[in-house]
Amino acid sequence: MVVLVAKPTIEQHQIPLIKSPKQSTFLSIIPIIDLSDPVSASTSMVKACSEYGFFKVTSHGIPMELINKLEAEAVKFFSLPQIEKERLGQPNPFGYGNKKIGANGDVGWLEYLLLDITSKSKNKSFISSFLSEPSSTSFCAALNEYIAAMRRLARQVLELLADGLGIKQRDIFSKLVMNEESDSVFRVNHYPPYPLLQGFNCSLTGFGEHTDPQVISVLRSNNTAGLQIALRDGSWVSVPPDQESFFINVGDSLQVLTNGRFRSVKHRVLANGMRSRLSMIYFGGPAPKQRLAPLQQLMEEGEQSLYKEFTWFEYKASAYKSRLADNRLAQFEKQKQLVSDGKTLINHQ
Ligand SMILES: C=C1C[C@]23C[C@@]1(O)CC[C@H]2[C@@]12CC[C@H](O)[C@@](C)(C(=O)O1)[C@H]2[C@@H]3C(=O)O
Ligand SMILES: O=C(O)CCC(=O)C(=O)O
Ligand SMILES: [Fe+2]
Repeated sequence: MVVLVAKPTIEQHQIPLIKSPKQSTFLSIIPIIDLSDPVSASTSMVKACSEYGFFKVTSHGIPMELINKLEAEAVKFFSLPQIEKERLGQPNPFGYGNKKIGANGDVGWLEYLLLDITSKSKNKSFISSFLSEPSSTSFCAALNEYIAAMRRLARQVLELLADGLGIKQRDIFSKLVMNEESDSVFRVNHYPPYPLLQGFNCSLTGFGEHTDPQVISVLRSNNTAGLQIALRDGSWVSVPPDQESFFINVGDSLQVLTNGRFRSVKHRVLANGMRSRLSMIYFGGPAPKQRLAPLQQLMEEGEQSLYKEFTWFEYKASAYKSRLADNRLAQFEKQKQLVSDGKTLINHQ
């Protein structure tokens, strides 16, 4: 007899539930990198990217005033009546979205704004229609200032990573996201509280498990917990929130550029039972025509690329057809060669 076990969901929206045993206070394993000491920062960052693909940065020099200004504008936006937010239309993928993530059936307990921040982008319809309204001038100003700061922080982190890897050309990674054609995205997520599951050992999915496709993501949230990262053994670790710091995720593209030395971190968000979570994330992506392949400077003698050649345009087109939890890099991986006594036995390509 075949027994089909359906994934538990909350009926109304089909949002999956996640088992979440109550966690007692624990010592966090999340690496903390202090940017005021660049030499030690570059070494510890490389270690963190290899082990977890994730770390927290402190002493980043971004004024709290700038962060708080954008957070306050975002809170104001999400507090608008639902009908007004929905008047902005369906996300395409940019714009205002509610519960639906992407176009392929993923759902979560959140609402969000997804913005195309590519300098050269022609697809700015949402930003221009909404953000050019006089009532949104202060939101738009806060966004521009904050995004500029995120670009600088991403550049600093990527240059330190090149230093830590011993690459002479410091801008080898950063130029990919600083280029005026770089395909970067900015996202503000609002996860309302979901009190109905309090006392049960499960939570409602806020943002389902996934890796970020770009090079690097810079995340900041308010003090509400919910973000978790997956370790190599598949176990999930909660990230203690810290509203004064930034969290860095290695994206799929950086995993490819480093031929797997850095790990694109799997992460997810659980809805909180008591409080709203607000997060703002800058995703630094390459230009569409950028070829993604392991850097020659990193390859050791005889080392083979783990990936077939592709451009960001090709990767993104395929990523946007996938579901959140899919392994998007799998179809770009080369089959492993089996070597015995120096002779290649199998080479599936
Ligand atoms: C289900 C999806 C949403 C997503 C596009 C995708 O088809 C697969 C990747 C998803 C993701 C995750 C990181 C970012 O939040 C995001 C903007 C991105 O670039 O890739 C989202 C996409 C989205 O929400 O449209
Ligand atoms: O909201 C968060 O804290 C993380 C969301 C996320 O991973 C994403 O938007 O890609
Ligand atoms: Fe993400």
